[in-house]
Amino acid sequence: MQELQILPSSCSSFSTKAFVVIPAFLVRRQCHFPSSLGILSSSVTHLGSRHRLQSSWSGGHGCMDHHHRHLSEGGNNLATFYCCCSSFRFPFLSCYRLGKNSKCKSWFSCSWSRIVAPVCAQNLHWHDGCVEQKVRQTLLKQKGCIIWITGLSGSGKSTLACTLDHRLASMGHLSYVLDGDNIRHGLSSDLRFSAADREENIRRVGEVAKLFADAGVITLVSFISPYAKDREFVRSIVPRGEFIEVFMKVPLEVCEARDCKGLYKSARAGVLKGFTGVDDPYEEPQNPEIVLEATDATGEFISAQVMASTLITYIRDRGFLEGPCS
Ligand SMILES: Nc1ncnc2c1ncn2[C@@H]1O[C@H](COP(=O)(O)OS(=O)(=O)O)[C@@H](OP(=O)(O)O)[C@H]1O
Ligand SMILES: Nc1ncnc2c1ncn2[C@@H]1O[C@H](COP(=O)(O)OP(=O)(O)O)[C@@H](O)[C@H]1O
Repeated sequence: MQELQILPSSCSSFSTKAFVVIPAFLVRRQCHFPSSLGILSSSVTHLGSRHRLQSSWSGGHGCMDHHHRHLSEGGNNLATFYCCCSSFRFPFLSCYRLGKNSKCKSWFSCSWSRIVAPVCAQNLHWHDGCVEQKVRQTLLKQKGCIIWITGLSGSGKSTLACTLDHRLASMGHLSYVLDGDNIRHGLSSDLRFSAADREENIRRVGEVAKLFADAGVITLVSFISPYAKDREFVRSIVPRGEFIEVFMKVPLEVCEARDCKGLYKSARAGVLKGFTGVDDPYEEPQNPEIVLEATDATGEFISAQVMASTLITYIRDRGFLEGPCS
């Protein structure tokens, strides 16, 4: 473990380095790491110890605390990054207050949950919203969140999102549905169904959903979103607790029997390639907030209305259907 030099009490820039755990998919992508202290733009070039990450720091406010800045070194999945602070006014990442490997890792998980956006362009600066989020929440008498409904084609995602949307409207709450089929007619009309395109599709809708939720809308997202890492990416970019993953746990045979669009039939016939559940994977959520089974103990299908009630209870219990406490 090395110790960083103490910075002069005033300086316009400096560089330093630390070791952090970086998820593999962020390698070579520009990211913004926000903290309560500001936004760090950076990109990791490799995984493994002692790899370089160039970064620049902008935004934020507060006081620089330059005591206890240490480097931590570790084994696999630790990356080195170099940071340049563009203004002394901005304090540094909390990881610099952590010396031990274990704490460095815990810093990572904390930061990882706050990553806001991979960016390609340089010289970007984050602008905080003008109207405080609490003001919007007070106006709407609710708090925004993302209800992320994932499951196979035919599992009932769209039906549930639509039912919930109507129920919330009838209760006087503002919600909005982002549906896979619809988004692929516009925002994602350039994408197909390769793994890379699905990842990009989910990244886009995740970013859009995040904006809707920040605006105070109860955002109902209905996408197959077959890959766990893509769903986890979205979870990571929204505040803790505001991403509610709902797994439509409907067996493939049930979805296939429904086959209202004839897509399973085409996939089985080999006409439609790369169809989720047939010749493309669906990675079931391991820790979703809510699991919705297709049938009850008697084997009867559970209606979309009952499922919607489950979700309404969940978000009501967590305070999303009321404004902020003053
Ligand atoms: N190859 C392949 N695999 C899966 N789905 C396919 C495919 N081709 C077309 N479709 C239709 O596209 C809808 C899924 O779009 P999504 O944007 O939700 O997919 S993904 O999350 O990006 O995987 C999906 O809609 P739902 O049936 O409502 O799920 C299908 O109608
Ligand atoms: N809870 C449910 N019980 C029984 N059938 C359902 C249920 N939800 C949806 N369905 C039916 O399943 C089919 C697929 O539903 P849909 O919402 O389009 O699924 P997805 O959006 O996941 O592809 C439709 O015919 C719909 O009527």
